Amino acid sequence: MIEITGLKHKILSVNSLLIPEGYCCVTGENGSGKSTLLKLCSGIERPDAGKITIDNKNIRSINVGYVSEFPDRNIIFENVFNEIASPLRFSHYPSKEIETIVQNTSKTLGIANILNRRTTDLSGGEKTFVSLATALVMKPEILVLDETDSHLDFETNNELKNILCGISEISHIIHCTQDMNTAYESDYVLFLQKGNIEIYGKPDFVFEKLKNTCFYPHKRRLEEFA
Ligand SMILES: Nc1ncnc2c1ncn2[C@@H]1O[C@H](COP(=O)(O)OP(=O)(O)OP(=O)(O)O)[C@@H](O)[C@H]1O
Repeated sequence: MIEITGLKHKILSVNSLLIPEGYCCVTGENGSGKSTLLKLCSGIERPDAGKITIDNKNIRSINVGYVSEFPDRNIIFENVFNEIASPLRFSHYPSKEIETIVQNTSKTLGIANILNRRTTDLSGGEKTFVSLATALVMKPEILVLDETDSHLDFETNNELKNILCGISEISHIIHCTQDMNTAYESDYVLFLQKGNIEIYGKPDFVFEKLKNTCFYPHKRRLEEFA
């Protein structure tokens, strides 16, 4: 459970919020505080006031995976294998174990065929999946994705969505997205407005309240007409 109490930070103000285990999408207008919330949930920033715990633990004491919106900002190394292996090497894993984990994670994400490539030669979509693999190899307790899908084409975005919905070994996925079809398929949706949580709950509940807005998922509209 992610538990937020008395949170105040920049534009954000969250009195009390409980997010159970699962895949939670964060959405809302530009400037509503989504990235700010994600930076707090990943421990990148500390709140001015209040507290965030994950499964009763301080965010700074747990293993966090974070992928930003801009693939180039995530990648450090020149070779894909070395990039994905880097968190394991920094944590002094044995070489054989590193090889196995990198191979398995790459297979799951469909990028096993690019492990020998130079990271600078990758497409934006490939860089996104490499960044995701690098975030996943340490089996984080929380995976935080800040508009990771914003540069992906429809098909690749669907691939990402299927992967995220299929990840079972990570307790918490927090994904800021402007793709309402993705949010519609998540476990929980958090809709921010001017730094406040305007609507939060299961996708059906949240999107019913957003029916006459541009945030209504196309997929849900099609279902209504079917
Ligand atoms: N260091 C800061 N000092 C003051 N204001 C800030 C600071 N960082 C962010 N903000 C403001 O807080 C607001 C929320 O920013 P944030 O990046 O969290 O929004 P967002 O919902 O992620 O926006 P977008 O969808 O455009 O990426 C914005 O108005 C932003 O200018």
